[in-house]
Amino acid sequence: MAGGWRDWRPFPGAAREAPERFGRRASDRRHGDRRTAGRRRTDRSRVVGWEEQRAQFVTRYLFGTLGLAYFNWGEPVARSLAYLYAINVVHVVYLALTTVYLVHAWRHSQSEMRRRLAMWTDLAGVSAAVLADANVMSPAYLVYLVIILGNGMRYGLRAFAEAALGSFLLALLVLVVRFPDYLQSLSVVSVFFMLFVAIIVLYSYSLMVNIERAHRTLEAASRNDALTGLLNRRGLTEHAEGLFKSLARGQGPVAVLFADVDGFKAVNDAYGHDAGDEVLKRVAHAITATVRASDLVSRFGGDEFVVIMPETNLDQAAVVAKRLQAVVMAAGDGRVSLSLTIGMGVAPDHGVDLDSVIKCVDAAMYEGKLACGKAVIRRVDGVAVA
Ligand SMILES: Nc1nc2c(ncn2[C@@H]2O[C@H](COP(=O)(O)OP(=O)(O)OP(=O)(O)O)[C@@H](O)[C@H]2O)c(=O)[nH]1
Repeated sequence: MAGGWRDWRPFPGAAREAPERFGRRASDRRHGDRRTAGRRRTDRSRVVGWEEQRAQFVTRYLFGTLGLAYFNWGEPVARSLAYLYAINVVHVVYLALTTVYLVHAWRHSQSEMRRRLAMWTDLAGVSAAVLADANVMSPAYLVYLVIILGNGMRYGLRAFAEAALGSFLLALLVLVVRFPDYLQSLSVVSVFFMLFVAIIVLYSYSLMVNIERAHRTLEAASRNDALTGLLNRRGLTEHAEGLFKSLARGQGPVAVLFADVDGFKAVNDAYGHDAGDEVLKRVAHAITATVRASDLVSRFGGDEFVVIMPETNLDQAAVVAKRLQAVVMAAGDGRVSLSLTIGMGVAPDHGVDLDSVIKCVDAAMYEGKLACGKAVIRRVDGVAVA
């Protein structure tokens, strides 16, 4: 093969740019690097399934019951009889609220509001126990640690920080209220105990930062195509979910384009796989640069790209499809000519979910290829777009 891919650049001046510089959603360009599709998803609270939440509820019941046993059995540990009554009431209320949260979690496993309410109920319960305990070294201090670590590991850094801040403030409040008692019975052991707890929290926070970073990287990688930086099939499905739901609420049509690069195998065969990769990146870049900020662009498979355009009818989609063909053609050069065959349709006319519309537009694209070979735009209803 003359020259080989090493000497060949599909586009004059095209550098081997990092995948993430190409082909993000258009909205990512508009809003800057921080708004990659993957990142936006992980900024939300982590999705914690019912099973894991159940384990958290079991722990709550365990600590609630343990607290009751601690204050009522064996030698009295409450500061006075009045405190004993009060802390018993607190325990009963705590267990009742926990049951309400449990039932809610069983019905609606994802609720940020409930998660936070339950966490603050935990913190308030523990603080009441520390306040009622005659011992300065109340074992309830360790429960603060469990709340901080439990929330942080399950729900991420934000939950960790909120639980840590809440623990610190409430523990400080208890300390202020009981300052004379604490001063009287302050010992070297209790000071070191507090220091150990503080160091464990700080150390866990630094570990959590690393875990969170790795988690975000994995999340982004699982939803984005490594070569082009576009959404992959999974990322597209997740992002399109909301759009297709909005159809049910009577929002405007959602147009879907299925674009296949014509004769792409020949590029690989003639110039090698790396040159083929460059072509795919360039096509991804050209598509992303052409569509609107609100559109979703995905590398669906090898040389196939899917564009989803909210609030777009067939006529408007045809305009975009023609523009895409033009920019991709312009991205070719003397040695490699590039073109797209595009199948297009709209939801809800050609399906009410992403899978069914994609099946239709994929078939339209395929029929277009069969009929014309290349560079054709075909609607799901068989009409060729001139
Ligand atoms: N360089 C490169 N090639 C890929 C990648 N993924 C898939 N391919 C290749 O893309 C080619 C797609 O081939 P075909 O589906 O026949 O597409 P085509 O040659 O464009 O043929 P038509 O679609 O009929 O025009 C295959 O040779 C795959 O090996 C990739 O990530 N990089």
